[in-house]
Amino acid sequence: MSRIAVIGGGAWGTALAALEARAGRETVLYARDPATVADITETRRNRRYLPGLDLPPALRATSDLGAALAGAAIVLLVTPAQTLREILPALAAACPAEAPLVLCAKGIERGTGRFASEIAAEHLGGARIAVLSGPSFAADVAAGLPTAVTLAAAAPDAADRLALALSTETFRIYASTDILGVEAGGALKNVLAIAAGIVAGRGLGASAGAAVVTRGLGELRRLGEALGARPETMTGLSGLGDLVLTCSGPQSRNFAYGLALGRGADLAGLKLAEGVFSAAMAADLARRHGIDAPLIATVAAILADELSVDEAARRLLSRPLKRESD
Ligand SMILES: NC(=O)C1=CN([C@@H]2O[C@H](COP(=O)(O)OP(=O)(O)OC[C@H]3O[C@@H](n4cnc5c(N)ncnc54)[C@H](O)[C@@H]3O)[C@@H](O)[C@H]2O)C=CC1
Ligand SMILES: O=C(CO)COP(=O)(O)O
Repeated sequence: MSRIAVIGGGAWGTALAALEARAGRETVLYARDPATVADITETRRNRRYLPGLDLPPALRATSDLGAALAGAAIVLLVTPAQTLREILPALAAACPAEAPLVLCAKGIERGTGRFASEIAAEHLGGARIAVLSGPSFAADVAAGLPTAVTLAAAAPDAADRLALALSTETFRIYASTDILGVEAGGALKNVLAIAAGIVAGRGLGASAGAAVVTRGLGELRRLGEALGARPETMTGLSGLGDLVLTCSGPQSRNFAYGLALGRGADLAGLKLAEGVFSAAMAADLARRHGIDAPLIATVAAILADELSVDEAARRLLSRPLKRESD
């Protein structure tokens, strides 16, 4: 039987590991924190990162990276985007030579503006790299609720094989070869979800929320395509699909972050919101590619404390009128 190694014991890693173990696939979850491993092993729960959800008895957890990777046929890397450069050297050294690496983080590296596949390619051959993204809250997936996502790899056969190997009765994976498109959608929607949360938190109304999603899709599409993404990817599950989900309410941590910002509430103690780390890089990529992305630029400016929420709204509304297609 082929073993799946899931690297990262947070909400998403635990949900994916639980899903695969429940589908009868031998699965081992690596969590850096021994307390998380002890919790999973002793209580069949991950109370810190995925509270309230029972994990299958067959799921094994370890804080030994080498042991998790030994004999793995497929490796899922599920730590946050900003940790990839730190974890990849050790992972590449211990990863079985033929095992594909499926990147599951949604973000852009601070400082370099790189996506996960670009960082991973510095350590592993590009042929082994795949990305998984799309509308999928960890709690939904762990609870066995129906979910559809996209998995991209450079070779169509590799993408098809991985989609088949990881899909379950409730988790439906569509194969793609547009790695950068899938990554761009996942990273940019997080920034736009912060904008949607700000709108809700400031009480600007459901109409403004719909405008953010729609004009945000335009930014996601224009910037994604400028980076090399295919148009259909940007309007697929990992683009439009995940934008809609993440802008839909406070179950999204990025939306919840924006909500707190819009309310002027305390931001300390909020859960991981990848868009906070990606916003400045997304704005920078847009500038460098000559793409008009006012929402992304505004989120970046608010997060950098360069602009208040009220001033941001005033400036967005007072821009010169334009054609909808521009
Ligand atoms: N939670 C969700 O619903 C979904 C999350 N994602 C993406 O998955 C990625 C991970 O998110 P979550 O698991 O939700 O975050 P989380 O905050 O729940 O967990 C992050 C985990 O990474 C671990 N970690 C951090 N640095 C590490 C390092 N250097 N080495 C090993 N482990 C390290 C932490 O200990 C923690 O277990 C993010 O990029 C997120 O955008 C994608 C789809 C759904
Ligand atoms: O990526 C996600 C759903 O597809 C999770 O979004 P948040 O990180 O905003 O909770």
